[in-house]
Amino acid sequence: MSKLFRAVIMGPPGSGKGTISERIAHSFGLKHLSSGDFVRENIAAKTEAGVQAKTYIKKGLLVPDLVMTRLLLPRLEEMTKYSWLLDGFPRTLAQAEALNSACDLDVAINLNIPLETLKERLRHRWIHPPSGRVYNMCFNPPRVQGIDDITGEPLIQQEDDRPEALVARLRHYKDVAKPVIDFYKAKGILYTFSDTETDQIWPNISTLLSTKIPTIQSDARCASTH
Ligand SMILES: Nc1ncnc2c1ncn2[C@@H]1O[C@H](COP(=O)(O)OP(=O)(O)OP(=O)(O)O)[C@@H](O)[C@H]1O
Ligand SMILES: Nc1nc2c(ncn2[C@@H]2O[C@H](COP(=O)(O)OP(=O)(O)O)[C@@H](O)[C@H]2O)c(=O)[nH]1
Repeated sequence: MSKLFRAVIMGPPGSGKGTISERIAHSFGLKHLSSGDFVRENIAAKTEAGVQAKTYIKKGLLVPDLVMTRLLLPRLEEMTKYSWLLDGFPRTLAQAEALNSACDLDVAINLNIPLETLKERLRHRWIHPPSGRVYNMCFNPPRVQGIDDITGEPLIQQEDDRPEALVARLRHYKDVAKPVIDFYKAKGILYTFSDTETDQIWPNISTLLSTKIPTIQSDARCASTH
């Protein structure tokens, strides 16, 4: 059976997971799977998991592990033919263990960004909720201020991106992410990138993935000819 590339990207809110995932998907032709997008799709489609998830999100809480894995793992099963990068999942050790039972990962990317940088970025983050598109008024502004480039619809700022909510979110992130980071470290697949700028981190991630992905895809080509 051909070997496909499987990676996860982790980091606190505002660390650049979405931004870097888009670059990886674009440069390496992987599918970018965002847990936040899956949650929003399920809420819009009013699936059972979506209805449950909504009650937590409305309160600004994480979706419980069982609801989250029920929502996400079937989507991964639809992706067995593709190489993918998963963004926003796992966030807890229970999620990491559930993912580990479903598939073998090649790489776990961990973004380590200083707190002051995160606060500054999220202060300027604007999103288009229906699509999940993300802007930053300094780093990647929309063409027209406050308006989504593609649909022309208004952009919003999320309540929990405000500085007061952020400190608590970051503290919570650290507590739940630590065991996940240790889990991937023990497996020997953890790669941590530390900097204040995505543009500084990106070449290092790109170099790492160039060493991993061609090998895997050429194995896949060999396998598929037999
Ligand atoms: N792996 C997960 N476990 C639990 N809840 C999740 C998970 N992924 C997404 N969610 C829920 O969906 C919401 C939206 O997720 P999304 O990743 O888009 O945004 P976010 O929490 O603002 O993340 P970030 O600020 O890191 O981009 C989250 O706030 C959370 O309630
Ligand atoms: N100033 C600045 N903003 C960035 C940089 N990288 C990403 N951003 C912005 O910071 C915010 C958070 O990035 P995002 O990719 O949404 O992070 P995520 O929460 O980890 O998915 C967004 O508004 C991005 O446009 C960077 O290097 N510098």
